[in-house]
Amino acid sequence: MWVVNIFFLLFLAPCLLFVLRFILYRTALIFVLRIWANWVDDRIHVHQYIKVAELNENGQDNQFYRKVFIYINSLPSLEDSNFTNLFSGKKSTDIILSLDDNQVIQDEFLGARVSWVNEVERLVNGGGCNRSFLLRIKKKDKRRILRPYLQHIHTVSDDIEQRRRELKLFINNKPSENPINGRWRSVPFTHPATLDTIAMDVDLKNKVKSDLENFIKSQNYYHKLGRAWKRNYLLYGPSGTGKSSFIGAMANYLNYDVYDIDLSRVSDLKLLLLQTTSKSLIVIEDVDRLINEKLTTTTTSVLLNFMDGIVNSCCGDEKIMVFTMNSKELIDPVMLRPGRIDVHIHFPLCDFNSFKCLANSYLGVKEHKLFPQVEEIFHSGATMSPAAIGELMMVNRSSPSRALKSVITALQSNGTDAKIVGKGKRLSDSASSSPLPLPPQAEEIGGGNWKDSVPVAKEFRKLFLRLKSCKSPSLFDHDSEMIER
Ligand SMILES: Nc1ncnc2c1ncn2[C@@H]1O[C@H](COP(=O)(O)OP(=O)(O)OP(=O)(O)O)[C@@H](O)[C@H]1O
Ligand SMILES: [Mg+2]
Repeated sequence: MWVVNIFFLLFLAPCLLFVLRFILYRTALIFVLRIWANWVDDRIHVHQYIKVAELNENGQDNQFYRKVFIYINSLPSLEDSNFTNLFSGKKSTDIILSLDDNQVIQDEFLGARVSWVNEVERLVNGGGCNRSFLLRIKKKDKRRILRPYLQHIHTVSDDIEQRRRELKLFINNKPSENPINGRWRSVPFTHPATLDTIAMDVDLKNKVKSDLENFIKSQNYYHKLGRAWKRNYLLYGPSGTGKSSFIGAMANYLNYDVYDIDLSRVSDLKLLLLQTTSKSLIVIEDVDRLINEKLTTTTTSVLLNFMDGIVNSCCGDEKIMVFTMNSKELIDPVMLRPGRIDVHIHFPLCDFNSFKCLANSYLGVKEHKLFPQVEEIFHSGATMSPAAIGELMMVNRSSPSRALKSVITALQSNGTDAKIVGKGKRLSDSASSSPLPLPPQAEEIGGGNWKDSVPVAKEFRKLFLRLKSCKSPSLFDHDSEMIER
């Protein structure tokens, strides 16, 4: 009999606990109990207070106050605060929560509980108010967590600011315009490409993503090695395979500004590079087009020094340099050596997988009865650039069948000619929807009339020209799509 009773109690106890918990939650009693527990906990510990005032003793803005403001208003516990304000964000659909005056918010860090008060002290005469955030921290936790906690606030708020900021596309002015307009002019960067919209091998895309993520997290690692925090990418492949679009996608992925260097407009590359800021992509497109052009020795060595990190280390770091070219064949291995180019990414003409990806984005079609036929044609060796296929799909987008048939016809009839259809543009040609405020000569962007503006020197040509006698080592000719050095 007592065995039955024990079993009955074992069954009853969890049921009662469950019902009790349910009632406590429903009536917010658990919330009240938690407040009491915190109150008791507060009474039995000694606390210290740290004030972060809005203005410093000279009446200037205290930058750390702004960081704390951003940090606090990003905390999930903000929703539990008694009073919060609601504002609309940049987009009309954005809603932003903000802690109300003199309200308290709790936070946890490394197992320690801290709280912040948004203190607002109204001034009696003349209106206005003094604002500050007051951090309350247990004395026993202070030594252990204060420094890392403040560092954490810095990192989180910097991250948030970075994500919120508007990206910019910088293009370099002609030397004659420098004194008036400065070396760079900028427009909002609104390139629509994302890594999701680029048709490329999925594994390769993931590798690039993780390479970029590793890079942005590796400040300490680079500094420990005594290296500038920079990474150089080479994107190579036929025209219209998505190299420029990929740069746009990288910038959007990283939230980096883009500096698109038109070497035909450069007189002093070093000063130009010194005026680039951190968290940026520095782009030099169509490097192979330079082969027959002439640049100064200085330009050459500055470029190589930048790739090596010498110039870069003087002007803030966290920069990614991206070179594009149609083929590596004519490039001197000196330029491509490890340390100068860290990652090589090959952009091939379309295969069946990329085709499916394009069909999905351009036509919204994942499967189609014509796919087996298209696959067969790709397997027979016919191919076209993604730009050419995208163009055909776009003009026929109202009828996916017609679009696929036109791709099939193009592949069958003229696979090779079609490769040149849909020639890609420079990044700056399509990066911003706003028209660039350029003078009439700006038409030359992408046209590359080098002879007009670039001083002559043989060294650059020597450097980029791959002499027949020094063919690239087989590693560089490797057919894999991403080679990391
Ligand atoms: N892999 C791809 N995925 C999605 N769209 C692509 C791809 N390749 C090209 N496109 C489309 O084709 C157009 C041209 O591409 P892009 O300018 O990026 O080519 P590119 O490789 O830079 O060419 P070029 O070497 O001539 O500069 C873009 O509008 C882009 O959307
Ligand atoms: Mg391009």
